[in-house]
Amino acid sequence: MAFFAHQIRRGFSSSAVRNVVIKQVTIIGGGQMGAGIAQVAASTGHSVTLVDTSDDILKKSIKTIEGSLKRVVKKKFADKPEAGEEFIQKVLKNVSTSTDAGSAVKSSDLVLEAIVENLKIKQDLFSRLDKLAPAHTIFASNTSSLPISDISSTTNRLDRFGGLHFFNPVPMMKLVEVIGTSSTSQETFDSLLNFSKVLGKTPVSCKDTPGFIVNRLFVPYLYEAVRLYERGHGSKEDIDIAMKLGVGYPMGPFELSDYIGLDTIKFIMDGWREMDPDNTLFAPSELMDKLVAEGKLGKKTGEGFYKYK
Ligand SMILES: C[C@H](O)CC(=O)SCCNC(=O)CCNC(=O)[C@H](O)C(C)(C)COP(=O)(O)OP(=O)(O)OC[C@H]1O[C@@H](n2cnc3c(N)ncnc32)[C@H](O)[C@@H]1OP(=O)(O)O
Ligand SMILES: NC(=O)c1ccc[n+]([C@@H]2O[C@H](COP(=O)([O-])OP(=O)(O)OC[C@H]3O[C@@H](n4cnc5c(N)ncnc54)[C@H](O)[C@@H]3O)[C@@H](O)[C@H]2O)c1
Repeated sequence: MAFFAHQIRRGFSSSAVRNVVIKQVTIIGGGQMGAGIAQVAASTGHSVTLVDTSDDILKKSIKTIEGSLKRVVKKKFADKPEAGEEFIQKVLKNVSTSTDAGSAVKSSDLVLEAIVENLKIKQDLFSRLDKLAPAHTIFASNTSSLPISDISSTTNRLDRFGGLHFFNPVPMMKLVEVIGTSSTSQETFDSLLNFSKVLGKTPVSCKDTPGFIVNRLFVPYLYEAVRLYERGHGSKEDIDIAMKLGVGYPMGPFELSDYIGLDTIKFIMDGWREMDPDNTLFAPSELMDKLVAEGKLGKKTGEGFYKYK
C-alpha cells in the first residue's frame, strides 16, 4: 500500500520502474553552466556529448573546460604535473561535441539542458528530442527559475523528467538541487540524486516551486542590495565589503550579480513579479532595468555594476 501511494505521488509509469544508471550524458548548451557540468561529468568518468548551435561556440566551451581543468589539477596534482596533464587529456577524451542534438540523444541515459532561460525555446527543444531519445532516457533542465512541469509539458515522458540545478562555477560549487514534479517517478528522482552524488556533489531534494530553495532566498537578497544602493544607503563597494566581512560571503551582492549575469537575475525577478505583482520582495529596480537595457550584463559583457575591461 505504501509503495502504491508513493508511486502515485511520483506518477507511476510502467516504463520507469527501474533506476537508470547514468553513463552517457548529453548536455545541451555549452555556455557558462553547460561547459561546467560537462567538465564535472567527464571528470567523473561519464561519456559526455556537449551540444550547441555552432562549432565556434563549442570550441570556446572546450577552451573553457581546458582552462578550468588546469586550475583543478594545479591543486589536485600539485606535486605531479605529469599526472595532472594526463588527467586533463583523459577528461577531454570523455567529451565530444555536436551541433546536432537529435543524433546526440540517441545513445543517452540523461539529456540535461542548459540553454537560454526561455520557456518556449526549452519546450520546443524537449518536445523535439522526446521523439528521438530512447524510452529509458531521463530528461532534466538546469533552469534557474522556470517551473520544471511547464518545461516538461510538451513531452510524453513526464515520469522521466526532473530538474538538476547546478551552481556557478560548477566545478567549485558543491550543491545540486534535484527537483521532482508531481509526475516525476521515484526511480527518476533517485537516479538524479545518485548521479549528483557520483559527480561528487551534495544534492538536496526540492519541490517544483519558484526558485526552488536557493534562488527563492538568494535572488530577492541580490535585488534588495541594489534597491538599498538606489536609496543611497550605501555605496556598491561598501555593500560588497559588508556582506563579505560581516557574514562571510565569498562575494558581495554586486560582484556576484555581475558574475551570474544581470540578464539572468532580472529575468528571474520579472517572472516572479508577473506571478505575484503585490509581493514587495519582487519589486523592480530601475538601475537593474537600465543596465540590462544597455547590454551591461556583468562580467560576460565586460561591464555590469563594475567594469572588467
Ligand atoms: C543564479 C543561478 O541559478 C544559481 C547560482 O549559480 S547562484 C551563484 C552561486 N555561486 C556563488 O555564490 C559563488 C560565490 N563565489 C565563490 O564561491 C568564490 O568567489 C569562487 C569559488 C567563485 C572564486 O573563489 P575566490 O577565492 O573568490 O577566487 P579565486 O582565488 O580565483 O578562486 C578560488 C579557488 O577556486 C578555483 N576556481 C575558481 N573558479 C574556478 C573554475 N571555474 N574552475 C576551476 N577552479 C576554479 C581557483 O582555481 C582557486 O583555487 P585555489 O584556491 O587553489 O587557488
Ligand atoms: N549563469 C548562472 O549562474 C546559472 C546558474 C544556474 C542555472 N543557470 C541556468 O542555466 C541555463 C544556462 O545558463 P548559462 O548562464 O550557462 O547561459 P549561457 O548564455 O552562458 O549559455 C547558454 C548556451 O546555450 C546555447 N543555446 C541556446 N539555445 C540553444 C539551443 N536551442 N540548442 C543548443 N544550444 C543552445 C547558447 O548558444 C549558449 O552557448 C539557463 O537556464 C540559466 O537560467 C544559470
